Amino acid sequence: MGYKVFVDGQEGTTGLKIFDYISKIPELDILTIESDKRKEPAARSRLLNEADIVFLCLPDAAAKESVELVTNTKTKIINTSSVFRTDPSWVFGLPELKNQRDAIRTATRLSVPGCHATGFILSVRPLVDAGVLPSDYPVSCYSVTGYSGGGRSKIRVYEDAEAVAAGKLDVPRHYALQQNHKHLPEMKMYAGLAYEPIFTPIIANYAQGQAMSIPLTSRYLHKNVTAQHVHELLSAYYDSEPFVRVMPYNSEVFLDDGYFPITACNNTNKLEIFVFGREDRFQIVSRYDNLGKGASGAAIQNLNLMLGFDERNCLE
Ligand SMILES: NC(=O)C1=CN([C@@H]2O[C@H](COP(=O)(O)OP(=O)(O)OC[C@H]3O[C@@H](n4cnc5c(N)ncnc54)[C@H](OP(=O)(O)O)[C@@H]3O)[C@@H](O)[C@H]2O)C=CC1
Ligand SMILES: CC(=O)N[C@@H](CCC(=O)OP(=O)(O)O)C(=O)O
Repeated sequence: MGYKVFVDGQEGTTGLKIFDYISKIPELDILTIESDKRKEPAARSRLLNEADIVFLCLPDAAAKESVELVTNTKTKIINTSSVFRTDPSWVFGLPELKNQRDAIRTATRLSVPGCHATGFILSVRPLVDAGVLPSDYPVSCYSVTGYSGGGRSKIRVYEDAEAVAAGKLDVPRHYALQQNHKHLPEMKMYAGLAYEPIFTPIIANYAQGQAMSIPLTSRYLHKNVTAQHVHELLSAYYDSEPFVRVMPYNSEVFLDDGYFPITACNNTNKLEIFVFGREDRFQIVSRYDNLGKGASGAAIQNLNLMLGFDERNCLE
């Protein structure tokens, strides 16, 4: 008998991708819901309570509702929405954080990190832990993302024939300029910072792939630590990780005629970290697929840990 799995939100962007992954895992029995019943609480409740594991691939309000619909103690929840990420009774599904794997293996309620937050936390947390980045450093960062990060509604807008013909969406667009992006609380909490960073997300006219950049200056780091030292520290921290790789320092080889190729990790669960710049002022840039390590791939990595499978199962 396999594990029963239900994807609530199976027709959405994250849900479809998770569905593709789990279809390849023979130990799982996938429960499905009829398309016209997929928003009906009664039909969802039956499947949510029948399943051993559920993935919530829903907007925040619907995810909250699903959690309330689970009334048994058996069903484990992997939630891709942002509602419970900083709730202490939920485990944060970022296995690369020190000691996090043990918590994930035994989790019954798990939140998958936000896509922007993933690159940010993985870049910053090792520096805070090592006492190199003061927790009150005034961190700022920017992230360039493809439009699939905004789910079906953004995909619809960006692929709308009239909008495409009008050329309105050709250019990159900053958003959350009021410093109100919903990932800020999890970025602060899991990076170990005293304050939320100043964060500028930028959406551009391509489907998927993301890069988070964090500029730093040695002058305000402890012991005036330089770019090369930061690179060494990150390399050591992620040395044995299957999905996070720190790329050679300041290498032109990874640039495409001087430009950064954002989409090179697409359709993988990889996250690559680069340090570019000068010794005294530099930036940490992480590259990944918003639908891979930024959402669905990360959800599967957590599933593997929760079920005692090899963490890389169906992700390589
Ligand atoms: N896309 C990404 O890169 C990432 C997404 N996430 C998060 O994952 C979650 C899902 O996002 P995403 O897949 O992009 O969003 P989508 O909008 O693509 O998919 C959401 C799905 O949920 C369905 N849905 C909406 N309301 C209900 C309801 N009450 N009951 C059942 N189903 C419902 C929608 O149906 P319909 O379209 O018909 O309304 C849709 O199929 C969100 O919380 C998002 O923030 C997290 C990280 C990255
Ligand atoms: C392009 C785009 O709009 N991206 C989304 C982030 C996607 C994500 O990580 O989703 P959560 O909603 O689960 O946090 C945004 O910036 O709000």
